Amino acid sequence: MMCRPIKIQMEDDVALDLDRIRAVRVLGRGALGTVFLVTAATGGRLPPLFALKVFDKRSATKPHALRRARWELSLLSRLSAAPRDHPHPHPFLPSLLGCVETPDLLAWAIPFCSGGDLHALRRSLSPSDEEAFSPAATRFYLSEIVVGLTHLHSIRVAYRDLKPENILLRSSGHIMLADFDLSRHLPPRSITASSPPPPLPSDNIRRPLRKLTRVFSLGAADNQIKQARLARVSPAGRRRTSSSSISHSDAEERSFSFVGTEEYVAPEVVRGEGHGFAVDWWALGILAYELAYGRTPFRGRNRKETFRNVLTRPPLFPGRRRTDLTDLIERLLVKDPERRLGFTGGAEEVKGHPFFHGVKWELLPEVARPPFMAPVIDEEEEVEQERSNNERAMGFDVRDYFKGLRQREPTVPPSRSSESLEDF
Ligand SMILES: Nc1ncnc2c1ncn2[C@@H]1O[C@H](COP(=O)(O)OP(=O)(O)OP(=O)(O)O)[C@@H](O)[C@H]1O
Repeated sequence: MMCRPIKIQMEDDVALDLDRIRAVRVLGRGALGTVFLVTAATGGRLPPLFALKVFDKRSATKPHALRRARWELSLLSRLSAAPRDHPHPHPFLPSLLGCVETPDLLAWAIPFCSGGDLHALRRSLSPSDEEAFSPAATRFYLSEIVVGLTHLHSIRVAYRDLKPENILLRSSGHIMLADFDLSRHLPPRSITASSPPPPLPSDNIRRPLRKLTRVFSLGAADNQIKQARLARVSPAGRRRTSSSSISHSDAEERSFSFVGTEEYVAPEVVRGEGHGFAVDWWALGILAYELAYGRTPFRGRNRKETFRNVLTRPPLFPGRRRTDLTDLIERLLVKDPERRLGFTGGAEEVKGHPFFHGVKWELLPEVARPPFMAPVIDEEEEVEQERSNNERAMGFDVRDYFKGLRQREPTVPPSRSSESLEDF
C-alpha cells in the first residue's frame, strides 16, 4: 500500500513506513483513536518501542473527527519542532517520532509511556477511592503538569482536557501530557499572561539525576513516599462532554465550544461564556483535589447535578483542615475566571503559590526517583527475543487490524468518538 507522508514542519524526516513497523498490542482506545505499542525494524531512527496512535478515517462519520486528528498531529509536530531558544523536546509533553497517512488511516508515533496513567495509578493504590496521593506526590505531579501547561500556554494552546487519564507516566516515573485533540489555539487577545517556556533539559540528555528531596523541600510527613508497583487498570470511562458550539461574534478571541470531561468542565464553559487559558487552571484545581482526596469535588448523580455543583458549590474538604493545598485548590476553583489564580499572572502566578514553595522548577526533569516508578517491563527484551526467534510471526500489521475490524462490522455504526465529538 502506498503511504504518503503528511506535510508538516519538522526538521527531520518523520515519515513512517508501515511496512517496517509491527504492533505488539493495543495500549488503549479513546474517542478519537486506537493506540498501539509498536516496534520498528532495527537499524532505523525510531526507538525499539513506541506508541502509535491511529485514526481510522473510514470509521469516522463526522468530518470534525478527522480535523481533530489532524490538529493533534500538527500540534505534536509543533511541539517537536525545536526553536533555537528551546532546542530539546519538552520533558513533559510528547514529541512526534513519525507519522503516516494512507487512504484509510492517519497515524503518528509518540514515546511509549510504560507506567500507565495517573488515574490507573491512583486506583491501583486506593481502589476504594478514599485515600489518594501523599502531599509530596501530589506536589510532584502538579508541578510537572504546571510546567507542561506553561509551555502549551506560551505557544497559545489551551489544553482543555486535563484529567488524570491524560497524564501518562514514563518508565522514568515522570509525566507526559497526552491527548491533544480537544486542545485549541487561542489568538493573542484572549491570552492571559503566560511566561515563555523554561529552558528545560531533555530527558534524553544524560545528566546527573537528582533526588526528589533536592528539588522539593519536603516535610517529614511527606517523606513517606512508598514505592508501588503499577497495576495496569483500564481507566474508568468518564464521560467527555461536547455539544454545540455557541456562536459568538467574538469567537476568534475565545473558544466557545463545549468540550471536556464533565467533572473537569469549568463554570464559564457550562455557562457558555467562551473561555481562555483559565479553563486549564480550573482543571488543575479539580485534578489537585482528585489526586489528594480520591474524588472530584463537584460530582453529582447526573450531568445536570454536576454542572449545578460546578456553578454554585464551593469545594468542600474532608476534615476541614486548612493547608497550602486546600488554599491552592480554592484559588484555582474560583468560579469567575478573571479572579481565578493564573488568570492575570499566568503560569508564574500559579507557580508562585505557597503550595509550590521550594520547588526548583528547572530541576524537575532531573528527579531520579519520582514518587512512583513503573515496574521494569521486559517487553523490550521480549520483542528482541521474538524478533530473533521468528521475524515473521512478530506482532501484527495495524492496517490488517483495521481491515479485520471493518470485515467484522461491514456497516460501521457511529463510533463513540463521532457521537461525543458531535458539533464541535
Ligand atoms: N504514549 C502512550 N503510551 C502508553 N499508552 C498510551 C500512550 N498514548 C495513549 N495511550 C493509551 O491509549 C489510550 C487512548 O489514547 P488517547 O487518549 O490519546 O486517545 P483518544 O482517542 O484521543 O482518547 P480520548 O477519548 O481521551 O480523546 C490512553 O488512555 C492510554 O491508555
